[in-house]
Amino acid sequence: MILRMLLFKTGLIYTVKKWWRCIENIIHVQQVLKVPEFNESMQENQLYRKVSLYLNSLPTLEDSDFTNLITGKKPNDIVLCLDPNQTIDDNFLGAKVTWTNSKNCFVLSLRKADKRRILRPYLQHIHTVSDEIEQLKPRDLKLYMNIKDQQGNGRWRSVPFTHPSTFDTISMEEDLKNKVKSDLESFLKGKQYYHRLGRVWRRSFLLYGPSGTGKSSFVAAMANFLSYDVYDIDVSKVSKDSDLNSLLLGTTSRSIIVIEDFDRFLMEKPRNENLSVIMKFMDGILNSCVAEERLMVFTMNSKEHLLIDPAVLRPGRIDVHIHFPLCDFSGFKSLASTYLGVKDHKLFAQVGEIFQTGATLSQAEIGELMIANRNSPSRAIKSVITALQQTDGDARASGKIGRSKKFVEEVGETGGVFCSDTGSGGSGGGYTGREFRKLYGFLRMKSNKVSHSFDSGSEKRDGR
Ligand SMILES: Nc1ncnc2c1ncn2[C@@H]1O[C@H](COP(=O)(O)OP(=O)(O)OP(=O)(O)O)[C@@H](O)[C@H]1O
Ligand SMILES: [Mg+2]
Repeated sequence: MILRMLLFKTGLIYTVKKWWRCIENIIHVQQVLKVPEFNESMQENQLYRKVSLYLNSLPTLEDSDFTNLITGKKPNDIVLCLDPNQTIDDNFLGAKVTWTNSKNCFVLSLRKADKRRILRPYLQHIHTVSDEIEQLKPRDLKLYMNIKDQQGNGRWRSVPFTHPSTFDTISMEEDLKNKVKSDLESFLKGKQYYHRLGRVWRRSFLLYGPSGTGKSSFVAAMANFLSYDVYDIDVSKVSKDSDLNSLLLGTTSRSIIVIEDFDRFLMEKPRNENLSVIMKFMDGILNSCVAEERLMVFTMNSKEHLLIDPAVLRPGRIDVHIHFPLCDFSGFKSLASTYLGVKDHKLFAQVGEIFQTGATLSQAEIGELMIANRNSPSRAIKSVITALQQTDGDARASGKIGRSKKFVEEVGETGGVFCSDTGSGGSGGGYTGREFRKLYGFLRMKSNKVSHSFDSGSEKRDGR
């Protein structure tokens, strides 16, 4: 008893335990197994993440002589976390195992005599426990971006995904928003259904529309809604097919794979190559991800040039098409409510009338004017009116632009959202994509002038 007290008080117990472990290692033949953080192609090893979750939840971590304390997700949260080089014990089916947190890997050590009996069920146990932990705790979402390593091969680099966009903050037709939400919810529950059809459990979306209408914000809202990680593929950094394949194989389930500005990728290729390149690329994405529970999202400003061959966007390649139009009066009201906290205002009638004439701006442009004048709703609305008036004249002079086209979604798959196209043209409205782009570019130039006059110090739109 006195000896034990002495050992504890003096901290010698730590040294004794270490010696005892060494003696045990000498007496019993040990098997050592490593769980590296990255696999041979430098992709994240998912088992490493699971082991980390599991070990950090072990009660023995609390009882260990030393460990790390770090802040958790909430500001007041403090969580225990294995120190580099720390060793902890675990018991499973009566066998003792030890884990050491080594550099970029966890090292599992167990008696050879126990290996055959416990190793498989033990690893299965780790899977189950870590999955349970993941289900219980709000996931820390990650944003992965592809980079080129020193050898020129693509690999993922991740940062915490903290984009605050949600479906509530996006101004969009309520009906469509609800349809997309229920589409995503039924996707989440759809594993059995997809399997019964003999299909891979995944779904692909095309978000198309002018710049600043909320496509990227929508992807972030989808990720937050589903609690999915985001893999953002920068196609300019993908040099060869094998690169793309290994990147895609390195994605995890419960994730959204996003290819932004897909039309730009298309435009950069020589014209006759477009179709085959794009189809190969899309099929690569769709087929390589045999592992399931993934969404694929393509964004683009216009799908006009893809209409050359409808096969590119056929159901199966793209399941859901969502058009993001420029702002209309109801979009304006919803922005006024979120940005200015104003549900009604005496100037609304005037704004409504201007929208009636065909004037329009992107949600990003209206949002910027509102943010710049957020202390005075009247001034904010007046600034939007002035900006709209400037575009109004141009639009009427061109005679092309009609009221901003409604959000449209089209779908070609069982159980999806159904077509509610309200417009005449494939790329949205009674004007061609090129005319629209030209006009829109002009509108943006105009409105940039306007926004500068109100908010000279404002940041560049969304970092672009
Ligand atoms: N529908 C919308 N509802 C609310 N805010 C919006 C909407 N559209 C754009 N915004 C605001 O404008 C900014 C830019 O939007 P976003 O980046 O999502 O546009 P985008 O359609 O992806 O543009 P681009 O085609 O240039 O990539 C965002 O910060 C967002 O807050
Ligand atoms: Mg975008």
